[in-house]
Amino acid sequence: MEIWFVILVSLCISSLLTSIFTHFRTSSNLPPGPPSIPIFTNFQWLRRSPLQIESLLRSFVTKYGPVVTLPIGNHPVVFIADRSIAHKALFKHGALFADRPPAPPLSKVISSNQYSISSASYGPLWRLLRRNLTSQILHSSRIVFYSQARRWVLDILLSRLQSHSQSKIPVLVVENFQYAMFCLLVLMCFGDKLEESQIREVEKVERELILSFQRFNIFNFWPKFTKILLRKRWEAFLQIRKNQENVLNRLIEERRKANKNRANKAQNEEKEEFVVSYVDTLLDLELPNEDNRKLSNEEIVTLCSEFLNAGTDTTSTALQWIMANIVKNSKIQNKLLAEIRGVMGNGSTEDEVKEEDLEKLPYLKAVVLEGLRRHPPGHFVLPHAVKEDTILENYVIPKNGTVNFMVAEMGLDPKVWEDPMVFKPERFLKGGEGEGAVFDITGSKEIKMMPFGAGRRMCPGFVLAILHLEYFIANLVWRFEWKEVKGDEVSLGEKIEFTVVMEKPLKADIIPR
Ligand code: HEM
Repeated sequence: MEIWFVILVSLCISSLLTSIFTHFRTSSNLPPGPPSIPIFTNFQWLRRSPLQIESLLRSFVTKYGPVVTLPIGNHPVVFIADRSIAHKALFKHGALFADRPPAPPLSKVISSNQYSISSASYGPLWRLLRRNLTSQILHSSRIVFYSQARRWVLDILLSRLQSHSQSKIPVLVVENFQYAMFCLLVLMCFGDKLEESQIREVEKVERELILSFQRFNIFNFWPKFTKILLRKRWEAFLQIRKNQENVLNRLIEERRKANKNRANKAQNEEKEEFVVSYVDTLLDLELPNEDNRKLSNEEIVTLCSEFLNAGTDTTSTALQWIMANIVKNSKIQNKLLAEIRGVMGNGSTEDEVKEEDLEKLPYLKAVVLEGLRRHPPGHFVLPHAVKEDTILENYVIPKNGTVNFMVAEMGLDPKVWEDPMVFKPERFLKGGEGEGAVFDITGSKEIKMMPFGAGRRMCPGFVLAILHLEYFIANLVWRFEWKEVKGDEVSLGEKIEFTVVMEKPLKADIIPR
């Protein structure tokens, strides 16, 4: 008998026994869920997209209650649909629920074995990496340093839209939004204004990686077996990661060299204006728990890639959803424009709504929050895990499983939100159920919606993301009139990519004001 066949059969049997053993060991006190056949059902669930899982989960929640277990892949996944149970898990038992599961094979490769903020286990490494990002880049005193970059990217976006509007062809906006967000985050990450071709190159390798996940998902199930069986596909995945490393490594090395040259400049030589970039902070970072070693290039690639992906697709998706609602509802657009005019002055010929003006625009903030409530870019958070079996609502949350939260459902809860499906920014104004003074997006007192997650693992980029959304929306409405295309109206259907995007990408007629 061929040796490879013997290996394959042994791997199958051992994986089969592990799955059956895991199934029976953990099934007794788990939160309820639909009946399952070990292995077969696990595999079936793995093949479903998050949107399919979400739609089935809604019916399970009605049938089994707000905490449901599904056997997805090798482990049980517990889903929490209820806002107050989510609050209990993420705040009252915050430290217990702040862990991440061990990385499955795909994530292991792209996270350099969990050396990224989003994948690191809840512990000293996570704390170090997260503190570095929040204090060096995302702190409000640092965010202001990048206002020039925002202005630069706004000009790029506006001039692209301007040329579309001149051609009188309806503009397909998402491409432009994605590119604008990419420029901005690449600049914050690598520091210098790069050529369009370089930015495109980074965008290409990053998008290739995140969009390929569904295709390679199979390797998260019985990896020892699937990696042998689908060897070519596994190699294709490794090649995609290699392409990403090649492109990002080049930029990292250029920045390292530029920093050295800058440091070597004579004291009396005039120094050019310098803004710290994310990669600078990573090049300086030392790991105290690993003999103060520096991060390897591969780990820096991972962290830069996390920064780019976390901040671009999420924000450009939210931007598209919000603009879609603005295009669809001319009343909302007019109200927003009137508010901006009130701040800029009637008849103002100013070409930019400045960042310092944003805080005088409560309706703009309400539009952004309503967009994040009604169309959160992620309908779930990243998988959480508990370090030990933990009791929640009399159920066991198993340490060998993962926990997730139904973000989109929470934002549509009719107990909090009146007419939850309707896009109504007024609900975030005085007297509304999400009124600014009492509404807290961090959910620390009460979770009403959680587009950025909540608790210790909450998105550290939420202040930056809201700033980007407010700044770009204010300027897009200030500079252009947005109109639905006759015969090609806005449709709010969803589909899954890296985030939940518009099934039919937004098209609009835009007219310079
Ligand atoms: C509209 C834009 C954004 C949305 C909707 C969003 C949403 C989220 C969500 C839902 C999580 C997972 C929370 C959890 O697992 O409990 C997350 C995590 C994260 N986000 Fe964001 N995000 C956005 C923008 C950004 C930006 C601009 C950055 C940084 C530049 C960023 C960096 C991160 C990081 C590093 C994590 C991992 C946090 C951890 O595990 O400790 N995000 N984000």
